[in-house]
Amino acid sequence: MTEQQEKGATEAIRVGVLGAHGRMGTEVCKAVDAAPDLELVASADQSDWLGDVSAAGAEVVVDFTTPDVVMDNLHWCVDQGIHAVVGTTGFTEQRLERVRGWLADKPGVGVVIAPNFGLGAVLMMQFATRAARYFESVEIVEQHHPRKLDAPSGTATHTARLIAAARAEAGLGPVPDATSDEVAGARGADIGGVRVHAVRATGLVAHQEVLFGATGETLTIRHDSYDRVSFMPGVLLAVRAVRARPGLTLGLDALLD
Ligand SMILES: NC(=O)C1=CN([C@@H]2O[C@H](COP(=O)(O)OP(=O)(O)OC[C@H]3O[C@@H](n4cnc5c(N)ncnc54)[C@H](OP(=O)(O)O)[C@@H]3O)[C@@H](O)[C@H]2O)C=CC1
Ligand SMILES: O=C(O)C1=N[C@H](C(=O)O)C[C@H](O)C1
Repeated sequence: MTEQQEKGATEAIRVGVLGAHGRMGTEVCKAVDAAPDLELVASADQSDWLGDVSAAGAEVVVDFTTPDVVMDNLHWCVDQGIHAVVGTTGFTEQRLERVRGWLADKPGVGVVIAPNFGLGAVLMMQFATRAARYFESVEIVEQHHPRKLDAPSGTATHTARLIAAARAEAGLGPVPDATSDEVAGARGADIGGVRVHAVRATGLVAHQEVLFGATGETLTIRHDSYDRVSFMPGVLLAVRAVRARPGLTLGLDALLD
């Protein structure tokens, strides 16, 4: 049986990719193409018409585009009744509320939005959340390739929010810091009281360190993605799961468990 016949025999999930010519989109197209239970039916980039994606019969759309277009793409998918797996960054709490609003009008549609599809990165965030209550000091350093458009990264922003929530729940006060803010930016961005520093350098892909400090000790939790293939198992897991998960799923954690 050929691969095409095999895909037909098992009713492959029909997948469309938005941002298909980008760094992530290219990898996603390859990964979907190589998966026997998935069929790549549409791959669209900036100049393409979204109507071609629905005309091709996509059941699940994967979006790795840019923060300024992802909301329009996602609204269109939900409107069309197409499930969506979104890796694009830029999701504030206000944006997530809007997505929940669209989904309320389309009860059967599933959307998975994950700031990071790398298994190691998900674990890094979980471990950091667990450690947060025990250390008075915490700082996040994210490091990425210099063509990244946004800073701080979606992963760093999400990690900072998780840590801030864990600190609040544990009754921890502000992180101690007597440094003056004379040179703007020297102490990084402040996300929920957690300092986040963004490094950009050729040769990097996607890396993050969470540094915790208490009297006489530090704990560093670090994750490195050296290759974008590291995100593919998580993306494919979400593509396979999203049709059975109506509503909004935030992060990969729920799917792993
Ligand atoms: N969640 C995760 O695990 C990961 C998330 N990301 C995030 O994914 C996003 C994409 O990253 P990356 O692949 O590196 O970026 P790229 O810039 O390489 O890719 C983005 C692609 O989207 C295209 N595009 C722009 N507008 C549209 C549109 N309206 N419709 C369809 N395609 C469009 C761009 O085309 P053009 O170049 O012509 O503008 C480009 O090809 C970023 O937000 C990044 O932070 C990245 C890695 C992992
Ligand atoms: O742009 C990237 O490359 C990445 N973006 C995501 C983010 O902003 O967190 C995920 C990963 O860090 C790679």
